[in-house]
Amino acid sequence: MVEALMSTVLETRSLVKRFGGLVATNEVSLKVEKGARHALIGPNGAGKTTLINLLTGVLEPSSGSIRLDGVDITKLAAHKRVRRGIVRTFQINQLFSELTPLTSLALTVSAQQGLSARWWQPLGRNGQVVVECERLLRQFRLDDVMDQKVSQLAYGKRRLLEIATAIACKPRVLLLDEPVAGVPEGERQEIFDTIGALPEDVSVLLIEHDMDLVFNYARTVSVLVNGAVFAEGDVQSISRDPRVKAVYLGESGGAHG
Ligand SMILES: Nc1ncnc2c1ncn2[C@@H]1O[C@H](COP(=O)(O)OP(=O)(O)OP(=O)(O)O)[C@@H](O)[C@H]1O
Repeated sequence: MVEALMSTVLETRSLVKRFGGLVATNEVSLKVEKGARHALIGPNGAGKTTLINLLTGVLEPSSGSIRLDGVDITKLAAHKRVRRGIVRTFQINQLFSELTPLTSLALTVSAQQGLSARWWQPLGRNGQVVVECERLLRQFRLDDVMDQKVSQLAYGKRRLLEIATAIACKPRVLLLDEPVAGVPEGERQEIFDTIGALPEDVSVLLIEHDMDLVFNYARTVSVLVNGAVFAEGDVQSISRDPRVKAVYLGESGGAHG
């Protein structure tokens, strides 16, 4: 029992979020285990984004609680949650379009290493920052475009930079928000591969409509419908569950947004 408790990194208990009369999150109790590859799926409007906003502290729940390593963080400010290790992928519109992947990552890595006050110093000045940036650029296949402006990067590369930026924050729990949404077919494999190679000790909660990615990557799947957890289990049982097929997967394999 104690062991089971200790292996849970992030947990919600009876989490509720109401927008006026609408219950967007309905008594959600979810456990993200250490090293999880956990997918959150559900039809459009099921409440996935709302749940992520509750986990990251962008929204305050109407009731219920959120725990990180057993500590109640329900009232903790968003930036403090990032410092404690809950990081979501940065959205493309949060990347600086005039910067390059190298400078974007250097800023994040400098901040992470407590050097943001010296951001104006030449990038090469701090060896640790350089080494970490090189590692991230390689890991996320951005080394060949590291000097191009973000605004000129292929869409898939920008998505890789979002994930690299999140990893630069050294997350314990990474919330991956639709990493392949809008990415052209030919650029998807690179993202699948890099996500597949994320460090095992980072617990991942993946919100995704792309069932290829969900069923190839996730080990655990939670299905949200109308704000509530409708089904939960390992990837095999969820992919075969006739109720899940009926509400979400459908005959053609997806009610994708
Ligand atoms: N700020 C808000 N004010 C009022 N209603 C909201 C707000 N945010 C979300 N909702 C409503 O809450 C419900 C859940 O929305 P949410 O965006 O969380 O779903 P989702 O599963 O992320 O959908 P999608 O897959 O389309 O992104 C929807 O009915 C939505 O209209």
